[in-house]
Amino acid sequence: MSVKESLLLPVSDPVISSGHKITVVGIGQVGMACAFSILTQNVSNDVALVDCMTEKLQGELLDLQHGSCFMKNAQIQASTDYAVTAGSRVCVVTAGARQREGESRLDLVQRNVDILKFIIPQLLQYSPNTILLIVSNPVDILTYVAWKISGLPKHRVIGSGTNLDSARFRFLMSQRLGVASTSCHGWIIGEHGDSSVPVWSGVNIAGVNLRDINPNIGTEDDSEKWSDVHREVVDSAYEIIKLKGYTSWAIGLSVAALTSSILKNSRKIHAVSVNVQGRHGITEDVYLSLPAIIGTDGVSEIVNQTLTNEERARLHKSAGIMNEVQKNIVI
Ligand SMILES: NC(=O)c1ccc[n+]([C@@H]2O[C@H](COP(=O)([O-])OP(=O)(O)OC[C@H]3O[C@@H](n4cnc5c(N)ncnc54)[C@H](O)[C@@H]3O)[C@@H](O)[C@H]2O)c1
Ligand SMILES: O=C1N[C@](c2ccsc2)(c2cccc(Nc3ccc(F)cc3)n2)CC(O)=C1Sc1ccccc1Cl
Repeated sequence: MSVKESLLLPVSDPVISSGHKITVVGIGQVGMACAFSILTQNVSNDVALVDCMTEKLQGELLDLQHGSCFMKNAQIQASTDYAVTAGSRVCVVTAGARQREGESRLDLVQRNVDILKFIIPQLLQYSPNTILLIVSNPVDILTYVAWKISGLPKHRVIGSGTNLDSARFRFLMSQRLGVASTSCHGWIIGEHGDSSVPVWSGVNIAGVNLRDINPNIGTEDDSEKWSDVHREVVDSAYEIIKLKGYTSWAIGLSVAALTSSILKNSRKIHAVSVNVQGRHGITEDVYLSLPAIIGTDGVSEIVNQTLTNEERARLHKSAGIMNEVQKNIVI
């Protein structure tokens, strides 16, 4: 077996699509950060916004349109009617209900599942060949739910997953080393959020694995406490919530990067939530994040990382938890 065959596990056959329209459903803090990033980074100049709040939609539309001369004459539409989304190459879903005081995560999940049961069929009605990019939380569960509702092949339904987790990790690594975050390489995989898994064996600068320098990296025996970097990925999410009440800019920029890879068929590798059944010995039908090649038809290959027994065990634990949650929701 060649290096390529061993490293890159195929998911789908290559398909080239055309068009560059992107829909964003949910124009809250995250959705508007996604739309603004997509427009100002010239990922697309054809964007549709959908929400259930009519007046906010109109306000956001006017405010964005007034900047169109700074955004290559972007064509921006907004409506509560999903007809506005017709012909979208990518549909980004950030719509969701906020956790109520004392509400269990499972109750929140079911409320967000019910929201997807309303949204996804309408998106597919107007864009049957779209790629769904799910951002709403709990993102791994909701990506699975979106896949089941949509009827799309698994490689065309992607969750933002640990894309933000990995971006935060690379930033914190850059702060510790004094190296640009774009030159700091590290992959967070598995379940998005509190239970994500840092793959320490792959953390490197210019191909120099930090584990080769510090064999204890990420372990309790590490005198440099590199595990604090991953802990800070989680803690900083809560810190931002405490300071500003929500998070938006980093997730918006990460969604712009993902949609750019799809529209430009970049075949760049991103940590995203993908169907992991059959990967790393996982038997459950669940979505978790792994490094994946993203292009015009969504996920084309998944990188077959070498994981430690502990990293593999943490993936399996998350897969079991996802599966249990999925058993208790009504799709
Ligand atoms: N995956 C990640 O890394 C990540 C990071 C940050 C936030 N998030 C998640 O993104 C989601 C959005 O966060 P936010 O801060 O923008 O929330 P928000 O409450 O500000 O916005 C949610 C939007 O969804 C809309 N909405 C609700 N039900 C709808 C429906 N049926 N149809 C259309 N629109 C509907 C609301 O009107 C609102 O505008 C949350 O689930 C949040 O947890 C994920
Ligand atoms: O930066 C965030 N902000 C959120 C947020 C944004 C608006 S309200 C809450 C956040 C922040 C902190 C915790 C948390 N937990 C959560 C778990 C399941 C849910 F269904 C919803 C939220 N979510 C949503 C979210 O997913 C993130 S990334 C994040 C969160 C926790 C740990 C590590 C990371 Cl990288």
